[in-house]
Amino acid sequence: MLDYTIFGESHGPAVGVLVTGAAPGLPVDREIIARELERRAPGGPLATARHEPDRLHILSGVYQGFTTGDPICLVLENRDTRSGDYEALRNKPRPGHADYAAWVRSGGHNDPRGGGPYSGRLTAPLVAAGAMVKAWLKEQDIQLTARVVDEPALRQQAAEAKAHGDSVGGEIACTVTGLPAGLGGPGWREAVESELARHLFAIPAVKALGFGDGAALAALRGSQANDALRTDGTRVWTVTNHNGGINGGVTNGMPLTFTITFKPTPSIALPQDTVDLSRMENCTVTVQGRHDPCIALRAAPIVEAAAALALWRVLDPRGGDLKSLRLQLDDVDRQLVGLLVRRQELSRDIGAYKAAHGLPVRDPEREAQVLRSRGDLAPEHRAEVERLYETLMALSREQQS
Ligand SMILES: Cc1cc2nc3c(=O)[nH]c(=O)nc-3n(C[C@H](O)[C@H](O)[C@H](O)COP(=O)(O)O)c2cc1C
Ligand SMILES: C=C(O[C@@H]1CC(C(=O)O)=C[C@@H](OP(=O)(O)O)[C@H]1O)C(=O)O
Repeated sequence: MLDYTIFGESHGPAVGVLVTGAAPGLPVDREIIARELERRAPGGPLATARHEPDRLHILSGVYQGFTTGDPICLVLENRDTRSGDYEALRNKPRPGHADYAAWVRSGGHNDPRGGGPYSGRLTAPLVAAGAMVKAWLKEQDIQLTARVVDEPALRQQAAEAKAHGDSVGGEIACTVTGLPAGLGGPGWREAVESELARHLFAIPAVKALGFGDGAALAALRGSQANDALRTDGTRVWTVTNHNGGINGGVTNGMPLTFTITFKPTPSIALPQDTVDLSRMENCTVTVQGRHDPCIALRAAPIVEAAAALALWRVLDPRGGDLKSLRLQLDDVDRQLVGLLVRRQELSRDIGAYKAAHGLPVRDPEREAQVLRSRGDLAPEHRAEVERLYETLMALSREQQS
């Protein structure tokens, strides 16, 4: 199964990701990855002023544009670090950031520069790996689209907060289309919601996640929250999608939807209470340096990347993409069988007409015309289409005689 490990620190020489378990022969397009890195990169007045070139180094696992099946190592250098900004924060953990938790976890041996491995900088390699996987999903017609919820209003709030040395949170809504129904399972290891949550909660500053109508479902009645089912005789769908395309941990064929909440950026320019860990005394801290006044405004490509990696694991490329393809084939066959039944019914009616008017069952001229015209519908598959229609017409004659 696909797995990945993100490594590096914000002010170390580089950050990167090691992706294992990808099947051989999958395309890796540098331009696609570069575009996604550019989408994630900070820019404009409402983002950190740190600018990294984010030139992708592919150290292993890719040969002549395709995966080899061996571990894929993607690396991005850190060039624009200003570690001096963090001198004043030595021993003074920033409220809301991971400084104190990291200090405890490492017994005081954490790298505090720029938040070390807890920095949003680590989302750059996440996006690089995610871009690669998104392209593989797209080949299966699975598309992920994330957007900032109410972006114009959020931009205004972020600008106002920044002017006061403060920050704001925000939400990202994500929709995934093209997932076949039937993926996942009821247990915690296989539930699609569980898998997505593990990846999405690892994005720094994510504090809430809701599928479908999410937290708003608490205020609805069953009659409002249930998604009524419908069919046209072959396909099944739901009229609404309050459940976000998942029931019982299993995809139901509707778009998978979720909303994810980012908290306000912890590093703000206002004085805040903290503790001087070297003296074990209460004190205040005012954070200087370059910070995002609103993380959510930058988060859409990050959310897409994490969700893509999670979903590729659900599809499980080595055996699992066979499962996904088979589920799609099952769907096509359901439609084919429905159409065959309909065709036989029509042919039975034609048979009744022929009998009533003394016409022969076999009409060679009509059969030749059917073969020709059906072949014309897909000239590149003419031979297959003709073979199929020989059989269909034989079945039809059997029915009429
Ligand atoms: C894209 C991105 C950019 C971020 N930028 C900043 C930042 O400029 N300043 C900051 O203090 N935190 C920033 N963060 C948030 C911290 O990395 C995060 O709050 C911290 O690691 C603590 O983790 P937690 O909030 O998940 O508990 C950013 C996060 C992301 C995803
Ligand atoms: C580097 C990025 O964002 C950084 C995320 C971040 C944090 O604490 O998460 C703090 C800031 O780091 P620094 O103080 O080194 O400038 C941001 O600039 C990035 O998104 O590429």
